[in-house]
Amino acid sequence: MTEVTCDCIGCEIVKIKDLIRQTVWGAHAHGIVVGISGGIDSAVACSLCCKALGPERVLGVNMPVSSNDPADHDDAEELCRSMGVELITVPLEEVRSAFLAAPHITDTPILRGNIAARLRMTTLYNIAAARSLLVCGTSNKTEYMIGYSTKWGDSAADIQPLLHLWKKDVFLLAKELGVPDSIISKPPSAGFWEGQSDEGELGMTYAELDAALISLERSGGIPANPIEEKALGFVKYSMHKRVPAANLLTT
Ligand SMILES: Nc1ncnc2c1ncn2[C@@H]1O[C@H](COP(=O)(O)OP(=O)(O)OC[C@H]2O[C@@H]([n+]3cccc(C(=O)O)c3)[C@H](O)[C@@H]2O)[C@@H](O)[C@H]1O
Ligand SMILES: Nc1ncnc2c1ncn2[C@@H]1O[C@H](COP(=O)(O)OP(=O)(O)OP(=O)(O)O)[C@@H](O)[C@H]1O
Ligand SMILES: [Mg+2]
Repeated sequence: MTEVTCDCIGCEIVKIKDLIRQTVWGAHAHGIVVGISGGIDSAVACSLCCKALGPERVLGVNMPVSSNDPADHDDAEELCRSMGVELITVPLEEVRSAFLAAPHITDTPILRGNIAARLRMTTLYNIAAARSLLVCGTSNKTEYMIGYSTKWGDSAADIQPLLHLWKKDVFLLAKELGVPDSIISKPPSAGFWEGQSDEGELGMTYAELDAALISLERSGGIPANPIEEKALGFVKYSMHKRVPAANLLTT
């Protein structure tokens, strides 16, 4: 392990690269596979994997469904081209439609999105098994703390190099790592439906959410204003996403 005591951005990058290298080495894996959406979290995760392992040991996978903006695919291609990473595209709309046609389904935009997220997870694990790779998660601390992810979908991975970072820190890293501006400047979106934005769905900006969560962490969970109250509600409601499934051994 590299000795790093400083919390500057350069040292942060060194620490994350160490984590990636050690995890891949410890697993006797050849490298890492990352779902590349065209958004900022996957761009930063992919860039850090490249810096840790070299681009030839990183595989990007874009997995579009009908609600995704085609510009996101272009951004995914541009990102991987600029980093020298192989990008493969696995369209998932057809297989998602098959799930939606199955009996006992209530078709809602959230369910459609969650099916897509779980199909992406399945696809990444299939590719990882075929090529001896580990699956890289892209979750950050902000979305982890409020449960803003699909349980066993995009939240499922072998390594989570960004999980300790607030969303604002992901933006700082993106700039430092040279992620293209088109990716940094677009509104974060899960792509569950056309025009969806995270901030629109959550009813607050990431700046507000980060500030609220940091304040709650410092105060031991005592909300000081309505935004913190709302954020605390998200944290409490999503507890089940941060703990193992209920079982008799832990009750
Ligand atoms: N108390 C509890 N104890 C144990 N399990 C509990 C539970 N409450 C619900 N559950 C289980 O959890 C399920 C609900 O969780 P889940 O299936 O995840 O679904 P849910 O949390 O309803 O929806 C996912 C949310 O995450 C957002 N998201 C997803 C993926 C990516 C991104 C992004 O930013 O890119 C955002 C999405 O926009 C949506 O708001 C329930 O159907 C139930 O099975
Ligand atoms: N169309 C897609 N193709 C490949 N991977 C995807 C796709 N959509 C989502 N993912 C995966 O799911 C992860 C979670 O999505 P999320 O929207 O939170 O992150 P992001 O798109 O990378 O960043 P943001 O939307 O915040 O700019 C992505 O980082 C990516 O790994
Ligand atoms: Mg996104």
